[in-house]
Amino acid sequence: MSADIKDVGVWAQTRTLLYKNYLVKCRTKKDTLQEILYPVIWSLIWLLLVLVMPNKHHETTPNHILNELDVSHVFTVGYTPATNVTENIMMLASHHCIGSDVDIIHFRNEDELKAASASYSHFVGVKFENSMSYKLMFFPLFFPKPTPYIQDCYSSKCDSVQYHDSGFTRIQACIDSAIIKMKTNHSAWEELMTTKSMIMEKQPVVEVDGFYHALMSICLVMAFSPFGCSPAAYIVAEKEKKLKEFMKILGLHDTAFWLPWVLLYILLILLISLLMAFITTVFTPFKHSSWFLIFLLYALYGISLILFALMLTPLFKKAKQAGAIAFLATMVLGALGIFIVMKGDFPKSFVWFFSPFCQCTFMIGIAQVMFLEAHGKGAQLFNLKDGPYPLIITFIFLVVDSVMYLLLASYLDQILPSEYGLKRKPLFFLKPSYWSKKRRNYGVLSESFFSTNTDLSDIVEPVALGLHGKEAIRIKNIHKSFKKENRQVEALQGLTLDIYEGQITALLGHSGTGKTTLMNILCGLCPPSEGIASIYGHRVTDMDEILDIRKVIGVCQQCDIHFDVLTVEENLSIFASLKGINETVKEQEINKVLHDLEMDAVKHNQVKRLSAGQRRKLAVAIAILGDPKVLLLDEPTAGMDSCSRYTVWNVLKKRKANSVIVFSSHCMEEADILADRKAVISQGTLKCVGSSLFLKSKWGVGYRLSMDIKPSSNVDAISSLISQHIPRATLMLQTESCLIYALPLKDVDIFPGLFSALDNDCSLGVVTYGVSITTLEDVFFKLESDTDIDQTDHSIFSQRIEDDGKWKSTEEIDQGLLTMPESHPCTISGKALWRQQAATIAKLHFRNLRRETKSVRYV
Ligand SMILES: Nc1ncnc2c1ncn2[C@@H]1O[C@H](COP(=O)(O)OP(=O)(O)OP(=O)(O)O)[C@@H](O)[C@H]1O
Repeated sequence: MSADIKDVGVWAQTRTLLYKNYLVKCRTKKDTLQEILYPVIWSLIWLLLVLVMPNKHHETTPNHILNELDVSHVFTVGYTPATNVTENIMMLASHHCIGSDVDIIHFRNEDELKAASASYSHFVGVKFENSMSYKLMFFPLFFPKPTPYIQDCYSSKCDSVQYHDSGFTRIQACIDSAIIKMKTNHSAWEELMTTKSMIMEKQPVVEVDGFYHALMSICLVMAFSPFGCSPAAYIVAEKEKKLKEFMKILGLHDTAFWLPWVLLYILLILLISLLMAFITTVFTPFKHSSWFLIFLLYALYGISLILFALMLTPLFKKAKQAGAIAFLATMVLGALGIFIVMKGDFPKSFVWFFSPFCQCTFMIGIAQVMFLEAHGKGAQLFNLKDGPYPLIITFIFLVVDSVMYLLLASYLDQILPSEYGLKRKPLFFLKPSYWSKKRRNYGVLSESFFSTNTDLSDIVEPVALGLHGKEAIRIKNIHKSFKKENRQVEALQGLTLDIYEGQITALLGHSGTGKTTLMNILCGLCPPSEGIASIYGHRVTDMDEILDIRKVIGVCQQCDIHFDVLTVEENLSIFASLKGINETVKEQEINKVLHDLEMDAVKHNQVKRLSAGQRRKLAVAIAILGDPKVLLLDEPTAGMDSCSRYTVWNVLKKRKANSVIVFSSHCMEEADILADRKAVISQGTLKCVGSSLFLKSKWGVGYRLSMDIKPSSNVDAISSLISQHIPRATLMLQTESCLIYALPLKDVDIFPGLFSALDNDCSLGVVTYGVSITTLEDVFFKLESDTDIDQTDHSIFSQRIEDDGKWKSTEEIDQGLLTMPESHPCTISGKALWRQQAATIAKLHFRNLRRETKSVRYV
C-alpha cells in the first residue's frame, strides 16, 4: 500500500459520502424537489380541509339550574320481581310521588320486563336486586348518549339535559323515598322532591368530528410517506448496482454506507418538520399547541420513519420493490393507527401494544394533540402527561422505536444472505472477537497449509528461483457451486493456483468457466463452497481478515461500478477518499491516474455521458488509485478501442514491480503481450499455467503450414510430398481451396527442403503457401478441444467453421446474414406477425414480473 494511504474512520467516510449524496440530490433536482414539495402540498391540503370543514366551537357554559323534577315523559313503569316488599315499595312510590297518570305493572322476570319495553311507549323498568337495591332500565331512543359537548342547554333539545327531563331523576327520587319510608317509617318525600338539578359551568370546547379527524390523520400519513420509502429505495439502489460491496472492497465501513443517507434525510425532515409545524400551529388546526412540541412530534416521527425504511433494506434486492413495500407498510400501519385511536370502544391501554410501529405511535400522538386542542389548551409542556394518551409516552416510544429499528437494520444487514458479500452467523455478537480486535487470533497461513500431494508439474510451469516465497495469492482446491433453477451449477471445481508478486497473471477461459467467480472469491464478494484462498497469508473467507486484505487490493469488476450522475473527477475523488488517500496528495494522485489513462479530456464529463470504453477506463482508474499492492481486474479492457487497450497495458506494465496483478481476458493477444503467466481455466478447473513459451511448447502444434490450392489439385500428392520431407506433419484442415498442416517444432531445420520441393513442383496445384508459428489461440483451442464445451461457447469460438467443415470468415458469415432472403419460409407477416409480437411482449412482461416477485426474498 502506498505511504500516502491511511486508515479512514467511519466519520471521514460518512462525510465523503454525505457530500456525494448532496451532489446526487443536486444533480437529480426533479426528484429532490418532489420530495420536498410532497409533504408541503399535503400540509396545504390539510389547511384547505380545515378551512372548508371548520371544527365546531362550544363556548363557556355558566352554572344553570334546571326545572323541577318531572315524570311527564314516563307513561308506564314496570318492575320485577313481584314480591310483597317490591309491591309495597312501588305502591308507596306511586301513591306519594309518581302519580296516578303513570301505570305501574309487575313482571315475573327480567326477560319479560325487557320484552315489555317494545310493547309500551315511554316505558321504564325497575329491577330490584333486594329490598334496598334496584336498577333503573331506560330503553333505547328514550335515553340520550352521554356527550362531552353541551349545546343549547337552555332549550329542551340539549342532550345532556334529557337525562334530567326523561324522568330518570324523579323516578329514582320516588323509589328512594319509598324505600326510606318503608325501612325507617320516616317520610323523605319533601326533601327529595325539592332536589335541584344543575348544569355545572363548562369550559369552552372544540368538537372534533370523527371524519375530520380521519382526514387530517390521512393527510399527515401521506405527507410523511416519502420518508418511509425514499431512503429505502436509494440505499437498495446502491446495493442493486453493486456499489455497496464495491465500496466495501475499497475499505468502506458498514455504518458509513447507510449513515450518509440517513443523515441527509434527517436534515431534510428537520427542515420539513419546521415548515409543517409553522403551517399547522400558526394558521390552525393546532393553534393552541406549543410550536416546539409539534415540531418535536413531526421530527421524531420523521426520523423513526427513516430508520424504519433503513430496517427494511436488508430484505430487498431491488430498489423499486423496497420503495414500494416501504410505502405500502407506512400507509397500512398509518391506517391501523388511525383505526385504533378512532374506534371508540378500543381499550385505551391496548393502544400502546402497537407502539413498536412508529406510524401507529404517531397517530396516537396526533389524536392526543387533537384532544388537547379540543379542550382549548393544546399540547403544552405542562400537560405532557395529561389526557387519554399522554404525549410524553408518544415521544418516548418514538425514540425507542428509532433505536430499535437502527439496531435491527444493522443486525439484519450482517446476517441476511445477499447476492454479494460475506455474512456473519446469527449469534456473531456473542463472540469476544467481534468486539475486540485483540482477541482475533488469526495469523498468516503457513506454507504447509498449501502443500499438496498431487503432482501438478505437467500442467504448472515451475517458477524461477527468485519467485520462490513470493506467492502473494494462494488458491487451494476451491469449489464454488450456485443454485440455478433447481439445479447446481459448479462454477469452480477444485481449482488450485499460486499467483506471484512482481508478475502479471492472466486468467483465460471460455465464457462461464469461472473466472469472475474466482475474482469475486478473492475480493471477498462471495464465499467459496469449499477450499481456501489467501492473499498475503490472510484468508479471504474470514470476515475479519478480509477487512485487512481489502486495504491492499484494487478491484476492477466485470461490470462498471460508479456514480452515474457524478463527473469522472468527482467519482475518482470520492473513491480516493474512501480508500484513505491523503487529502494533500489526493488531487495529484487523481491527476496522475487521469493522465496515465489519457482521460484528462473527459474528467469533467458526467459518467452517464461517457462511452462504454471510457467507462471501462474509469473502472481501471478507480482500481489503480492509490497504487494498491494487489490488482484484481476482471476483463479490464473489454469494449475498449486498440489505442485505449495499449494505454491500459502500458499502465499495468509500469506498475507490475512489487505488485500482484491478476486480470481475466478473452483476448489471447492481450494475454500474450501483457501477462508473465497465463492460467487457462476450463469448466472450473485449472488446465495449465505458465509462460507463453511453456504453453506453446507443451500444447502448441508447432508450426502451421497453410496453402491456397486450385480446385483441380491433387491433395493426396501434396500430402505425400509433405510426409516425405516431414514425416510427423499432420493435415489439420482441408477445404476445396485451402489446406492446413501442422509441422512439429523440432523439424524446423528440414523445412527448407520441403519449401524447395513445393516451389519446384507446379503440377501439385499449390497457388501460395505460408508458415506461421503456433499462437496462444491455437494452444487455447487445443486445450479446449479435450473438453466438452458448452454449446453457446462453442458456437462463439468456432464461428469461423461451418457445419460441413468448410472454412468461413466472420465477414462471410455476416454477409450471409445480411443477404438472407427476405421471403424466408419461416417468417410471418401481417396480423399473424402482430399477434406473435404482442404474445411475445406479454410473455416477456409476465416473466419479468415473476422474476421480480421472486427477488423479494423475505417479505
Ligand atoms: N450468482 C450466480 N448464480 C448462479 N449461477 C452463477 C452465478 N454466478 C455465476 N454463475 C454461473 O457460474 C458459472 C461461471 O460464471 P463466471 O461468471 O464465473 O464465468 P466467467 O468465466 O467469468 O465468464 P465470462 O468470461 O463470460 O465473464 C456460469 O455457469 C454462471 O452461469
